[in-house]
Amino acid sequence: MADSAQAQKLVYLVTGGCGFLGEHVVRMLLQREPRLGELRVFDLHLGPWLEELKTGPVRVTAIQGDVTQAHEVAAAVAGAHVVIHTAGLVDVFGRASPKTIHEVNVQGTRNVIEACVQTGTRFLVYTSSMEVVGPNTKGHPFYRGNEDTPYEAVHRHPYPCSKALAEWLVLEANGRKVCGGLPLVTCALRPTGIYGEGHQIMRDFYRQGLRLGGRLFRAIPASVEHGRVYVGNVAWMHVLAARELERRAARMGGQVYFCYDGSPYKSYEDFNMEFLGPCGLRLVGTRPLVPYWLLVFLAALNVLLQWLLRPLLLYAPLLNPYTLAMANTTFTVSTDKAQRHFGYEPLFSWEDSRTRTILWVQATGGSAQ
Ligand SMILES: NC(=O)c1ccc[n+]([C@@H]2O[C@H](COP(=O)([O-])OP(=O)(O)OC[C@H]3O[C@@H](n4cnc5c(N)ncnc54)[C@H](O)[C@@H]3O)[C@@H](O)[C@H]2O)c1
Ligand SMILES: CC(C)[C@@H](O)CC[C@@H](C)[C@H]1CC[C@H]2[C@@H]3[C@H](O)C=C4C[C@@H](O)CC[C@]4(C)[C@H]3CC[C@]12C
Repeated sequence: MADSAQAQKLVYLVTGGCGFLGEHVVRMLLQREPRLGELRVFDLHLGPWLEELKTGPVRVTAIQGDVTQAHEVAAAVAGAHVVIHTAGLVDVFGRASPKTIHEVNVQGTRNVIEACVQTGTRFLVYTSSMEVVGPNTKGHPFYRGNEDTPYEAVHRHPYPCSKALAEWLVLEANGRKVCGGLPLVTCALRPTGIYGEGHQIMRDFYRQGLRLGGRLFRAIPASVEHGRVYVGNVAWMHVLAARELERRAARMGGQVYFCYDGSPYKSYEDFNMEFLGPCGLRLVGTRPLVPYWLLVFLAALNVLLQWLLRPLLLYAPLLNPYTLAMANTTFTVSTDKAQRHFGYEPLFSWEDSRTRTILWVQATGGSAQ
């Protein structure tokens, strides 16, 4: 992708480009990647908002496709200079089968890698996850750790298992020769819990609070810190990593980077209240109102109900043994590796991230969109 006298116009492909993170990556590329000539947005479900992007100077190509279909991926990748692979099945609520999660997250990633090799695309940024590390099945806390912090990353749940394997595939592919003989350069970005405009779980909590008369009830101790990062900063890190991957290939190739910004360390529920409080909700209780053993019982009951009801309907509440364990296990990062390796600095301050998220929650008003 070496710059020529006339700045070369590049072709980027964003898989999952219509998702929560993907849409922010698409918009960030259009705003902040001057070398962009064509932006291909590949997704199983294309958003209607894509049409509004087609009036600008950059050619925006919407591609409806499935990452589990190798030929569809190869067709989308062919001719691209950079692939940002965010497409994934983000399911910790039992909505999809373990097989489907694996097919999308692992086989889909294999298909992206092989498409890069076969068609000669040299730069691949993968959206991994904090869950590749933890929390592990033993509930070990990860307190303000970094990419080099020792931690026993053992998982049983299909989602973290799929993300860990997909990340390994991406990093393992770094250095493979692509069509044309040059090496593939890959890196993986590990967001912690992403929040911001379009975060459906935040919207679900808001709607739940509205249903409960403006109240949410504390279920998790305030002392349990959960890492969160603003979606705009995650998108910016993807754009910057994709830009710097060529120039800093020796340093960045095969590396993982936690996504981080100035968002405060708080419990999952207290952090959500930074946005839901200004929207009129109140978190009842300074400590959990329900004993932990009862939460464990209710989580297990939800699994039973999900299984019993599956022939009739999809029952997938937020509370299950996995989400309870996650919410109850400290997992926060403190790192500057992305800054040291490719000059990343958060684009949005905590105050700006908070304001943007509050405005979004207020605008959606708990509505469906
Ligand atoms: N949301 C978070 O807190 C978080 C944190 C860390 C990492 N991540 C990762 O970020 C990525 C995006 O997550 P998100 O929160 O935006 O989820 P999302 O569900 O909003 O977006 C995922 C996108 O991928 C698309 N997709 C799913 N299956 C596909 C398939 N078979 N073919 C093509 N497209 C497909 C979906 O249609 C969707 O647009 C995922 O890889 C996820 O693991 C998310
Ligand atoms: C019902 C209560 C116990 C409530 O507090 C449960 C909260 C629970 C739904 C969330 C707690 C932690 C969240 C996860 C975390 O932010 C990181 C994630 C990694 C990312 O790759 C996908 C999303 C998620 C798994 C995220 C999902 C919601 C929580 C489990």
